[in-house]
Amino acid sequence: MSFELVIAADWSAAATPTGRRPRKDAIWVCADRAGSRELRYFPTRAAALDWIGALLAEGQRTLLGFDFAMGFPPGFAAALTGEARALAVWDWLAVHVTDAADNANNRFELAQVINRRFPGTGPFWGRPAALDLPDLPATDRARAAHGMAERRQVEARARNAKPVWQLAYAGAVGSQTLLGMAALSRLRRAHPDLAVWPQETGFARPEARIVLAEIYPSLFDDNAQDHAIKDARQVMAASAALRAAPGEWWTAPAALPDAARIASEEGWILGVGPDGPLPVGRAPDDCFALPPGIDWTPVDAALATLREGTAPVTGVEVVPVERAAGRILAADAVARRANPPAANAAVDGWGFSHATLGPGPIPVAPGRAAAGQPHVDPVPPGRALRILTGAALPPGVDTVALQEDAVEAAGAVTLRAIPKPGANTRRAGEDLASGDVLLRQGAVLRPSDLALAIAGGLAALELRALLRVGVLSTGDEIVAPGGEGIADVNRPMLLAMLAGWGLAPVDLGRVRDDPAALAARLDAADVDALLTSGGASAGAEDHLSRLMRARGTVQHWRIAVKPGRPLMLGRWNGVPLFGLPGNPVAAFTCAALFARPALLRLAGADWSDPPRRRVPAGFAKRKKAGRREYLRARIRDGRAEIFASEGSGRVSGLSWAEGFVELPDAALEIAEGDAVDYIAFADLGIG
Ligand SMILES: Nc1nc2c(c(=O)[nH]1)N[C@H]1C(S)=C(S)[C@@H](COP(=O)(O)OP(=O)(O)OC[C@H]3O[C@@H](n4cnc5c(N)ncnc54)[C@H](O)[C@@H]3O)O[C@H]1N2
Ligand code: MOO
Repeated sequence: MSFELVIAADWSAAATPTGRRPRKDAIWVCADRAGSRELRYFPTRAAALDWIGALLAEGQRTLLGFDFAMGFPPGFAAALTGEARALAVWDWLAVHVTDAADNANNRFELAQVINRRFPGTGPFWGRPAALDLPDLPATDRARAAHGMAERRQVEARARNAKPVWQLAYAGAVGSQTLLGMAALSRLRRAHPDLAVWPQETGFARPEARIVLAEIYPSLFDDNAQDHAIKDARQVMAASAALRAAPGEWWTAPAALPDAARIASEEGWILGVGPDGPLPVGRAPDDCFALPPGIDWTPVDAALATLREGTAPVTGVEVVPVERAAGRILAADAVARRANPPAANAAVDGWGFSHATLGPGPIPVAPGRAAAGQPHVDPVPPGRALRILTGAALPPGVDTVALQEDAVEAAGAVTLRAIPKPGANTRRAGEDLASGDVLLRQGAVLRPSDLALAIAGGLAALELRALLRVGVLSTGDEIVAPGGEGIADVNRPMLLAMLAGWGLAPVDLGRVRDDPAALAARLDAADVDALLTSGGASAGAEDHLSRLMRARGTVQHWRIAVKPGRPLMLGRWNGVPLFGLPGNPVAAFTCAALFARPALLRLAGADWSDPPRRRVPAGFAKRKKAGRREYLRARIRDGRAEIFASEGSGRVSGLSWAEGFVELPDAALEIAEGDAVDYIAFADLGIG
C-alpha cells in the first residue's frame, strides 16, 4: 500500500519564535496528498507539531520525514543510556530536553551535561560566545579524546552532511537533532500505529500506518519548485521525492555488512544506499488523465478523500416518528411488535372455520367483528360471523368469504363458491416480525419509512441532530438581491439546496474581500460545516484561498473538474469547509457533487453516489483530456440535450437544466446518438 499523505518537514532549533512572516531558517512543512500539496511555515516547533499531529489524526497512511539526524555514531547511545539503540536516546532526550511553546530551550546546557559523561573534551561543540558553559567547547578544534566517531555510516555517504556534534554555525544540525529527537520521542508515544524506519523496522518496506523517517532535502533538486525561500522549495521537492520513493529506498541499505546494528543504533537517511544517494523515482501518475505538469486533483481522488475523511459529527436525539421525515437514523430501527399484530380479515364478508362447514346455507352466529371492535366469543363450528376488513379473526374463524360472493337470507348465508382454507385473511406477523431490523442506521427517512417504523410499533426514533451548515458569500462586488451590482445569487441558492438535503442551513451573510473580516466571520460561525463562495481561485483578491492556506487546513485545492476547478476542500478551526468558486454555475455544481455527499455523511447518512443513466446524446462535442466535465442538461424525447453555453456565469442554464451530463476525465469525441452519462438533479436531492 502506498502513502496517501506524505509530509516533509524542515526542522529548526530557533530559540525564539521566528515571526509571523514566513522566512528562511525556520520550520517549513509540505504535506502532499495524492498530488495536491500544502506548504506551511511555522514560527515555533510547538505550532508545527500541532499541525503535524492533526494531520496524523486524519487516519491516512502517512510517510513523515524530518531533516535532522535520528541517530548518533556508534557507541553514543550505549554510553548515554546503557542501550545501543537510537530510540533509547530519543527517550532520554525527551526526559532531559526542555523546549517551551515559545521555542525557549536548554540545548546548549544539555549538550554540556552530555559532554561531561564522556572522557576528554566534547563530543558536542559550538557554544555561543555569550554562554558560560565550560564543558561545551566553542570550536571544533578545542575538542579532544572524547572517543566518538565523527560521522554515522550514512553521513559518510551523503554529500556535505555535517556531523551531529556541531550545535551552531552554518549548516549545523546538532541542535535540531537534540530538540528533534525529544519531540519525536513524544510523537511516537502518542501514535501507537507509528513505526520508525529503520530503527524499528530494519531495512524493509514498512507496513505501519504512519512511517517516520529521516530525510536529507539536499539530495533532491529543488529548482523546479516555485518559491522564493529555499527551505520552502526543499520541503516541496522532498515531499515530491518521498511520494515517488522507489522500493529500494527502504531496502537497499540491508546490503551493508552491519545492517541490523546500523538500523537500530545509528539510523539512516531515506534515499541513501550502501554506495551513496539512490536514484529518485518518477512521480506516480495520480492524474492519469491530466496533461503533464498539471497537478489538479482528479474528481475521484477528491471524492475518495471526502468519503474516507468524513464521519458523522452530530449528536443523537429521540424524535417522534411523525416528525422524522427527511431526517437521518442514528441507530437501526427494530420492530417492537409484529405486523399485523393479530390475524385479521382482508375483506368485508363472512368468517367461519373452514373445516367445520356443512353442506348448504351456513347459519349466522350473533354479533359481528370489525376493526377495533373485536368479537371475543368463539364462533361455534359450522357457523358464519359477519366480519369487516381489518377485524381481528375471532376464535373459531380461519377463513373469510367475500361479501359479494354471499347471499344472506333467513338467518343463514349461502356462498356462491366455498373459498380455500385461510382465504381473505392476513396472518399475524406476515409483514413484519417483532425484532426485525426495519431501517438501517444512516438511512435518510422517506415517508414510506415512517410508515414502516410505525407499523413495527415504534413511536419515536433515534435520529442524528441536524447538521448546521453555514453559508457565506465573499466579494466586494456582491450586493443583496434587488440591489445595484452583482446580486448575491449563490447564498440563497445554496441555503435552499441545504434545506432540500434535510440539513440546517445557517445564513452567515456576505463578507467583503478583506482577510481579517473573512477570518473573523469564519471564526464566529457556530456551525458543523461551512460553504463559502467566491475568492477560491488564485487572484490577488482571492482571499479565501489565501486565508485557508495560511490559517486553515487545505486537503485539496484545484480539482480537475469543469466547472469548478478552483474548488477548495479543507478545514477551518477543524470544521470542514467547502470553498466553492464564485461563478454561480460552478458553486451549484460543486455543492451538488462534492459538498452534498460529504455533508450528508457528516450529518450521519451513508455515503451515496448519484445514479447515472446512459442516454443517447442529443448533441455533438469534442472534449480535451484533463478535467471531468458536467454540462447542464435535460432529457427530451429520450435524448440528453445540453444548454447552449458552458459559461459558468450563465445562471439561465441552471434554471433551464434538470440534470448534468457527465463527461469522463479523458479526451472524448461525442457524436449525436452516442451514449452519455446523465445525473438527474432529483437524484442529487435538488427538486
Ligand atoms: N488565474 C486564475 N483565474 C481563475 C481561475 C484560475 O484557476 N486561475 N479559475 C477560474 C474559474 S474556473 C472560476 S470558476 C472562477 C472562480 O473564482 P473565485 O472562486 O475566486 O470567484 P470570484 O473571483 O470571487 O468570483 C468569480 C465570479 O463569480 C461572481 N460571484 C462571486 N460570488 C458570487 C455570488 N455570491 N453570487 C453571484 N455571483 C458571484 C463574481 O462576481 C465573479 O464574476 O475563477 C476563474 N479565474
Ligand atoms: O471551473 Mo470555472 O467553474 O469554469 O468556471
